[in-house]
Amino acid sequence: MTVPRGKFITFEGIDGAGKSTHIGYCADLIAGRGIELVSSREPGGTPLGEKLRELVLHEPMHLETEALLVFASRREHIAQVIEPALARGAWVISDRFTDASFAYQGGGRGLDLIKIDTLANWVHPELWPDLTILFDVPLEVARARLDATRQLDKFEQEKADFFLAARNEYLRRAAQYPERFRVIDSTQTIDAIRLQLAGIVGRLT
Ligand SMILES: Nc1ncnc2c1ncn2[C@@H]1O[C@H](COP(=O)(O)OP(=O)(O)O)[C@@H](O)[C@H]1O
Ligand SMILES: Cc1cn([C@H]2C[C@H](O)[C@@H](COP(=O)(O)OP(=O)(O)O)O2)c(=O)[nH]c1=O
Repeated sequence: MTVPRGKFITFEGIDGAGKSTHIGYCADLIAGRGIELVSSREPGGTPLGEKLRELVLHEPMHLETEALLVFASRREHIAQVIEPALARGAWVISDRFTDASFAYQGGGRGLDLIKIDTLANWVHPELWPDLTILFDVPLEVARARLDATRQLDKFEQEKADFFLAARNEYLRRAAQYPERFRVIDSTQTIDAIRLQLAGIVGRLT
């Protein structure tokens, strides 16, 4: 008997938008339905990917090196984690995927989007998320949330125009692929967002 393929769900948004706050909640919603769930992240998700994440988040490098490293991490993640899980019918949640490369390396750093498209078509010609949840907030809100909480990595220390461009690229992609994206107004309260997420994730079968 062939097992139905699992669903692939990605979470996106600029740093401080509130993504991490809601991933565990969505994971519980899915696992509560008795579905096997794999929760992962990018860059990272595999031992090699986590090493690449350290480099990408903390070492200064050429913007194309950065793009190549996030896709190298992704290649490993797809081969070792995402594809095997989906094939056995498990659902996969990933804290970021290729839309982040468009937003950060493309929008934020200004790397030609055609190059990112080329890498995406090379690394995962067939695989795209079934659902992408984009947490959207104005920059000032994201910045205030970040400053209140943590030690900032290389990206989080970027200036406002970097995040403005990243946010715009996320919103552009959401408009381009409306059947895949759900955009959450992340200025709402955590409870209001949860209610919305329960509807979105509950409808996915
Ligand atoms: N809807 C919200 N209202 C108020 N504070 C929030 C909301 N969502 C997240 N936060 C807070 O903002 C900070 C950053 O959230 P986090 O989920 O870590 O962001 P991200 O993963 O998108 O970078 C955390 O301290 C979190 O508690
Ligand atoms: C997946 C991916 C992430 N990134 C960046 C965006 C984030 O700033 C960073 C990962 O951080 P993030 O996932 O937000 O983790 P944390 O909440 O622990 O800070 O990597 C890229 O620049 N390109 C990519 O393709």
